[in-house]
Amino acid sequence: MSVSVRRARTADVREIRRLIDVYADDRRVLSKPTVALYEDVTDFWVAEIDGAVVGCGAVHVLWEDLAEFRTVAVDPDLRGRRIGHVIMEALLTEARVLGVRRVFVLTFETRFFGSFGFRPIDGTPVPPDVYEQLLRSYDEGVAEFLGLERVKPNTLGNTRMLLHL
Ligand SMILES: CC(=O)SCCNC(=O)CCNC(=O)[C@H](O)C(C)(C)COP(=O)(O)OP(=O)(O)OC[C@H]1O[C@@H](n2cnc3c(N)ncnc32)[C@H](O)[C@@H]1OP(=O)(O)O
Repeated sequence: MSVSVRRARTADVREIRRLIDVYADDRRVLSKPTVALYEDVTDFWVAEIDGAVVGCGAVHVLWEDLAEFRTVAVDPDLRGRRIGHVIMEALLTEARVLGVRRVFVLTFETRFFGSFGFRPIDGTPVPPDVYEQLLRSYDEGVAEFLGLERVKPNTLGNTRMLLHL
Protein backbone atom coordinates (compact mmCIF):
# COMPACT_ATOMS: atom_id res chain seq x y z
CA MET A 1 0.00 0.00 0.00
CA SER A 2 1.81 3.11 -1.21
CA VAL A 3 0.49 6.45 0.05
CA SER A 4 1.39 9.72 -1.61
CA VAL A 5 0.43 13.22 -0.54
CA ARG A 6 -0.05 16.15 -2.90
CA ARG A 7 -1.66 19.55 -2.98
CA ALA A 8 -5.41 19.41 -3.48
CA ARG A 9 -7.00 20.37 -6.78
CA THR A 10 -10.52 21.64 -7.27
CA ALA A 11 -11.60 18.17 -8.44
CA ASP A 12 -10.64 16.81 -4.98
CA VAL A 13 -13.25 18.90 -3.19
CA ARG A 14 -15.90 16.20 -3.69
CA GLU A 15 -13.72 13.66 -1.86
CA ILE A 16 -12.76 16.18 0.84
CA ARG A 17 -16.50 16.84 1.27
CA ARG A 18 -17.07 13.08 1.70
CA LEU A 19 -14.33 12.79 4.34
CA ILE A 20 -15.69 15.78 6.26
CA ASP A 21 -19.23 14.40 6.18
CA VAL A 22 -18.06 11.13 7.73
CA TYR A 23 -16.75 12.93 10.81
CA ALA A 24 -18.84 16.11 11.02
CA ASP A 25 -21.88 14.56 12.70
CA ASP A 26 -20.06 13.94 15.97
CA ARG A 27 -18.14 17.23 15.57
CA ARG A 28 -14.74 15.55 15.15
CA VAL A 29 -14.23 17.70 12.07
CA LEU A 30 -15.82 21.12 11.58
CA SER A 31 -18.40 20.98 8.82
CA LYS A 32 -18.18 23.72 6.24
CA PRO A 33 -20.25 24.73 3.26
CA THR A 34 -18.83 23.35 0.04
CA VAL A 35 -18.19 26.87 -1.25
CA ALA A 36 -15.78 27.38 1.68
CA LEU A 37 -13.89 24.25 0.62
CA TYR A 38 -13.44 25.63 -2.89
CA GLU A 39 -12.37 28.99 -1.45
CA ASP A 40 -9.82 27.25 0.79
CA VAL A 41 -8.73 24.55 -1.66
CA THR A 42 -5.20 25.98 -1.73
CA ASP A 43 -4.91 25.20 2.03
CA PHE A 44 -5.58 21.53 1.38
CA TRP A 45 -3.41 18.46 0.82
CA VAL A 46 -4.76 15.03 -0.03
CA ALA A 47 -3.40 11.52 0.49
CA GLU A 48 -3.87 9.08 -2.37
CA ILE A 49 -3.59 5.35 -2.82
CA ASP A 50 -3.69 4.15 -6.44
CA GLY A 51 -5.17 7.48 -7.49
CA ALA A 52 -7.99 7.41 -4.92
CA VAL A 53 -8.20 10.09 -2.23
CA VAL A 54 -8.04 8.44 1.19
CA GLY A 55 -7.30 11.38 3.45
CA CYS A 56 -6.91 15.12 3.67
CA GLY A 57 -5.57 17.94 5.79
CA ALA A 58 -5.25 21.71 5.56
CA VAL A 59 -2.85 24.43 6.70
CA HIS A 60 -4.68 27.68 7.33
CA VAL A 61 -2.51 30.70 8.09
CA LEU A 62 -3.87 32.81 10.94
CA TRP A 63 -1.09 35.34 11.43
CA GLU A 64 2.55 36.02 10.62
CA ASP A 65 3.89 33.37 12.98
CA LEU A 66 0.82 31.19 13.40
CA ALA A 67 -1.16 28.64 11.39
CA GLU A 68 -3.91 26.16 12.17
CA PHE A 69 -4.05 22.60 10.89
CA ARG A 70 -7.62 21.78 9.93
CA THR A 71 -9.71 18.94 8.60
CA VAL A 72 -7.11 16.22 9.08
CA ALA A 73 -9.14 13.13 8.24
CA VAL A 74 -8.51 9.62 6.97
CA ASP A 75 -11.04 7.29 5.37
CA PRO A 76 -12.62 5.35 8.28
CA ASP A 77 -11.78 1.99 6.67
CA LEU A 78 -8.09 2.93 6.48
CA ARG A 79 -7.45 4.48 9.89
CA GLY A 80 -4.46 3.35 11.93
CA ARG A 81 -2.26 2.66 8.87
CA ARG A 82 -0.05 5.74 9.21
CA ILE A 83 -1.83 7.66 6.47
CA GLY A 84 -2.50 10.39 9.05
CA HIS A 85 1.21 10.54 9.76
CA VAL A 86 2.06 10.99 6.09
CA ILE A 87 -0.49 13.81 5.82
CA MET A 88 0.92 15.47 8.95
CA GLU A 89 4.46 15.35 7.56
CA ALA A 90 3.26 17.24 4.46
CA LEU A 91 1.39 19.80 6.58
CA LEU A 92 4.39 20.34 8.86
CA THR A 93 6.68 20.83 5.86
CA GLU A 94 4.20 23.31 4.37
CA ALA A 95 3.99 25.22 7.68
CA ARG A 96 7.77 25.53 7.72
CA VAL A 97 7.88 26.63 4.07
CA LEU A 98 5.26 29.29 4.83
CA GLY A 99 7.44 30.53 7.69
CA VAL A 100 5.09 30.15 10.62
CA ARG A 101 6.60 29.23 13.98
CA ARG A 102 3.55 27.86 15.78
CA VAL A 103 0.69 25.59 14.77
CA PHE A 104 -2.67 25.38 16.51
CA VAL A 105 -5.16 22.49 16.44
CA LEU A 106 -8.56 22.00 18.03
CA THR A 107 -9.17 18.29 18.33
CA PHE A 108 -10.44 15.18 20.08
CA GLU A 109 -7.40 13.27 18.78
CA THR A 110 -5.00 14.43 21.51
CA ARG A 111 -2.81 11.33 21.37
CA PHE A 112 -2.37 11.53 17.61
CA PHE A 113 -1.43 15.24 17.63
CA GLY A 114 0.54 14.80 20.86
CA SER A 115 2.77 12.32 19.03
CA PHE A 116 3.91 15.24 16.80
CA GLY A 117 4.72 17.44 19.81
CA PHE A 118 1.44 19.35 20.09
CA ARG A 119 0.69 20.21 23.73
CA PRO A 120 -2.62 21.30 25.31
CA ILE A 121 -3.00 25.02 25.96
CA ASP A 122 -5.59 27.26 27.61
CA GLY A 123 -6.94 30.33 25.91
CA THR A 124 -5.92 31.93 22.64
CA PRO A 125 -2.16 32.23 22.10
CA VAL A 126 -2.06 35.70 20.52
CA PRO A 127 -1.57 39.19 22.03
CA PRO A 128 -4.63 41.47 22.41
CA ASP A 129 -3.87 43.54 19.29
CA VAL A 130 -3.74 40.41 17.11
CA TYR A 131 -6.89 39.07 18.80
CA GLU A 132 -8.65 42.31 17.82
CA GLN A 133 -7.57 41.88 14.20
CA LEU A 134 -8.64 38.23 14.10
CA LEU A 135 -12.10 39.27 15.29
CA ARG A 136 -12.53 40.83 11.84
CA SER A 137 -12.32 37.45 10.11
CA TYR A 138 -15.48 35.88 8.68
CA ASP A 139 -13.96 32.42 8.93
CA GLU A 140 -15.78 30.07 11.34
CA GLY A 141 -12.52 28.32 12.19
CA VAL A 142 -11.04 31.63 13.33
CA ALA A 143 -14.08 32.18 15.56
CA GLU A 144 -13.37 28.76 17.08
CA PHE A 145 -9.70 29.62 17.51
CA LEU A 146 -10.76 32.80 19.33
CA GLY A 147 -13.17 30.78 21.49
CA LEU A 148 -16.13 33.03 20.68
CA GLU A 149 -19.34 32.22 22.58
CA ARG A 150 -21.41 31.71 19.43
CA VAL A 151 -19.26 28.79 18.25
CA LYS A 152 -18.74 27.14 21.65
CA PRO A 153 -21.40 24.47 21.00
CA ASN A 154 -19.24 23.33 18.03
CA THR A 155 -16.08 23.02 20.06
CA LEU A 156 -17.38 21.37 23.23
CA GLY A 157 -15.06 18.58 24.39
CA ASN A 158 -12.25 19.49 21.97
CA THR A 159 -8.75 20.17 23.25
CA ARG A 160 -6.81 23.26 22.18
CA MET A 161 -3.24 22.27 21.31
CA LEU A 162 -0.17 24.13 20.11
CA LEU A 163 3.09 23.05 18.49
CA HIS A 164 6.24 25.20 18.38
CA LEU A 165 8.09 24.39 15.15
C1 LIG B 1 -6.94 19.59 13.67
C2 LIG B 1 -7.92 18.56 13.19
O1 LIG B 1 -8.00 18.31 12.02
S1 LIG B 1 -8.87 17.78 14.34
C3 LIG B 1 -9.63 16.46 13.49
C4 LIG B 1 -8.83 15.20 13.53
N1 LIG B 1 -9.53 14.18 12.74
C5 LIG B 1 -10.51 13.41 13.26
O2 LIG B 1 -10.83 13.45 14.44
C6 LIG B 1 -11.22 12.51 12.27
C7 LIG B 1 -11.19 11.07 12.71
N2 LIG B 1 -9.82 10.54 12.75
C8 LIG B 1 -9.08 10.30 11.64
O3 LIG B 1 -9.51 10.59 10.53
C9 LIG B 1 -7.72 9.65 11.81
O4 LIG B 1 -7.80 8.65 12.78
C10 LIG B 1 -6.59 10.62 12.18
C11 LIG B 1 -6.46 11.68 11.09
C12 LIG B 1 -6.78 11.29 13.52
C13 LIG B 1 -5.28 9.84 12.27
O5 LIG B 1 -5.04 9.21 11.03
P1 LIG B 1 -4.64 7.66 10.99
O6 LIG B 1 -4.18 7.40 9.62
O7 LIG B 1 -5.75 6.86 11.55
O8 LIG B 1 -3.44 7.63 12.04
P2 LIG B 1 -2.02 6.96 11.84
O9 LIG B 1 -2.21 5.54 11.46
O10 LIG B 1 -1.13 7.80 11.03
O11 LIG B 1 -1.49 7.09 13.31
C14 LIG B 1 -1.38 6.01 14.14
C15 LIG B 1 -2.30 6.19 15.28
O12 LIG B 1 -3.52 5.54 15.02
C16 LIG B 1 -3.84 4.67 16.11
N3 LIG B 1 -4.61 3.59 15.56
C17 LIG B 1 -4.25 2.33 15.32
N4 LIG B 1 -5.27 1.64 14.80
C18 LIG B 1 -6.31 2.49 14.71
C19 LIG B 1 -7.64 2.37 14.24
N5 LIG B 1 -8.13 1.21 13.78
N6 LIG B 1 -8.42 3.48 14.24
C20 LIG B 1 -7.92 4.64 14.69
N7 LIG B 1 -6.69 4.80 15.15
C21 LIG B 1 -5.89 3.73 15.17
C22 LIG B 1 -2.55 4.27 16.66
O13 LIG B 1 -2.70 3.89 17.99
C23 LIG B 1 -1.75 5.56 16.52
O14 LIG B 1 -2.10 6.38 17.59
P3 LIG B 1 -1.09 7.42 18.20
O15 LIG B 1 -0.45 8.16 17.05
O16 LIG B 1 -1.97 8.30 18.98
O17 LIG B 1 -0.11 6.64 19.00
